Amino acid sequence: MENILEVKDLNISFHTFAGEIKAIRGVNFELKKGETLAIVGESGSGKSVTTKAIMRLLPPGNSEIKQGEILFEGRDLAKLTDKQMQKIRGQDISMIFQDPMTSLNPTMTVGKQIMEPLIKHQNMSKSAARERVLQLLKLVGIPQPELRIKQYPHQFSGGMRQRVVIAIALACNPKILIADEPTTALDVTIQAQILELMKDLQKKN
Ligand SMILES: Nc1ncnc2c1ncn2[C@@H]1O[C@H](COP(=O)(O)OP(=O)(O)OP(=O)(O)O)[C@@H](O)[C@H]1O
Repeated sequence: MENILEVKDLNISFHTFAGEIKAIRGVNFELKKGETLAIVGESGSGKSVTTKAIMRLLPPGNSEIKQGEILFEGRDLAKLTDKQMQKIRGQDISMIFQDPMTSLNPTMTVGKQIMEPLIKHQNMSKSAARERVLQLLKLVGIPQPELRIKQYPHQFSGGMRQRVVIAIALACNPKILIADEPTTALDVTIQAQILELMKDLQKKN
């Protein structure tokens, strides 16, 4: 199977008042199409920094990729311009973070938030995007999508909110979905449901 992502000898530093922090030193891994890859390590070992580097979401002011390559379908993401990267983010590679409360915009309806990437990246009309949103809400197991689409994040439970975050991440059919501890903010039974959902979605998509 072909590699969709290859990280080669990645080295990342942060420049702080206390000097240079070498957060990542010589990270190597590859991901094949259809594969699930788990990155495991103790707190502070650099898991989040690695995944943020792939998405180019590290703080621009004080972080630096010192060495290495992040090859997505053979292209080095570390070398793309911000504009080129914006096209890849959300469309080819998307990411889910720990806390669904801070990932969602509290002032916007859930429907509008899932619609946004569809209108922005895929030039969908409003009505086509609405259809796709209903489909996505069903896919991630949210009942009564016609009602839910008009509601705000605070009207959802924690687990339901993370399902919405997953729906947004999947909206444009990304080739890679990065999840950085997607269940940490949820209680144990809901954690199991979300992991089960992700396994199921991976098989289907
Ligand atoms: N913006 C930053 N400025 C300076 N140092 C940073 C910054 N972000 C992360 N670091 C440092 O980089 C190292 C790796 O952090 P990272 O968040 O990737 O760890 P992690 O493996 O994801 O840990 P956890 O499991 O606790 O989330 C840590 O030493 C951290 O202090």
